Amino acid sequence: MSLSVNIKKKYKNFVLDIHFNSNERCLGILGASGCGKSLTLKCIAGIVTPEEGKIVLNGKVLFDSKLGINIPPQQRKIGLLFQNYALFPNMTVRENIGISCNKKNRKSITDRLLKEFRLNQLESRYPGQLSGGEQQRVAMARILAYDPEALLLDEPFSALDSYLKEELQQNLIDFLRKFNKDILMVSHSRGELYRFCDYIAVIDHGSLMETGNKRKIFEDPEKFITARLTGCRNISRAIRISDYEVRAIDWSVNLHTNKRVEDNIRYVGIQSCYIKPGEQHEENTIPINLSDSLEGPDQVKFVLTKQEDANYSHNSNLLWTVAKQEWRHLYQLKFPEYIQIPKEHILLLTESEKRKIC
Ligand SMILES: Nc1ncnc2c1ncn2[C@@H]1O[C@H](COP(=O)(O)OP(=O)(O)OP(=O)(O)O)[C@@H](O)[C@H]1O
Repeated sequence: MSLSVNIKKKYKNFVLDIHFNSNERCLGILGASGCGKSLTLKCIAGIVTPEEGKIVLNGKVLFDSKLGINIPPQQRKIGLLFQNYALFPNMTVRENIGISCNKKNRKSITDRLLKEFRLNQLESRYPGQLSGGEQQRVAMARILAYDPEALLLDEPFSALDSYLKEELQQNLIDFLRKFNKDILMVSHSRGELYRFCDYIAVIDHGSLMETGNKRKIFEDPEKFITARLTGCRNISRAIRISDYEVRAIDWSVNLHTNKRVEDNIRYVGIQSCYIKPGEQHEENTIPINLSDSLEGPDQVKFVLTKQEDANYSHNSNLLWTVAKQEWRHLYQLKFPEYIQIPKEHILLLTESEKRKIC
């Protein structure tokens, strides 16, 4: 998919001012609730008209405020899958799918999609008589019935309970691969986006923050907000000490780094799974007390406070995640007095706006 978006849309309390280009098969947009994800999709689909800007999909100009181009939604060849699937409640599964096809081919296309989405047995049912996963399959089949060039998926799994999610995610991935469509998907779930997409754009308060390959975005984010949205729980305010040393203010420790510390650094972060037990003499160690532990089926999460932390604050807490197996062998009997923050996993984060860690 070649997609170029450069648009502005203003509401009383919100401004979407976003620009990005993508040549990826599957692009994900990650952002917190209310940051403008759905609005971006609606502008691309043509349901919402931006005040200014340009949208080009696969070489075709869909919107250009300067040239007065605004292709109607039904001519954009875009399939938009809404969060709630938006099926017609008074139509059967067959009718819901068939409504998107032209009359001439309606029967043959609907028959094919009913079969491909394993909906044959359900074709006479109404949406209210279907499970969440079945509704999702009907919605996908309905979109594909009019052969769109690109699919826009808006939180496609938000209506499903977590038990079903994993299986349905895999099903949808398989279906989408089979149909070979370009996809733009938005979600506030980092796991979902990681599973589906190769490339991720992070947005916050209506603006693009960072884009990159999903591994880069998750393993080595550059911005505070990206680190937060990709699940980094340990973030401290920071100041540069030298080229390869930074002070983590909230953890009261100087950390040596592998990467060069730039002047614009504002925070340092460490993913909870990369923390290690440490020894006093090692570099990048912090003396800690165990304040709480949260045991899950495969992992244990330890909430750590710094020893003798006179300025005890919530921000100085660290979360350490350890695989259950490792915990049983190593820490169940004697908990370490120090943790180590490995150089190679330290995130050096910038932030354009002032943001409070909460
Ligand atoms: N028609 C509208 N009138 C006024 N404000 C709007 C309108 N549509 C959206 N907004 C505002 O734009 C902002 C972004 O909305 P959007 O639906 O894109 O959020 P989102 O990132 O998809 O959030 P969520 O994950 O909760 O669905 C929100 O603050 C919302 O209130």
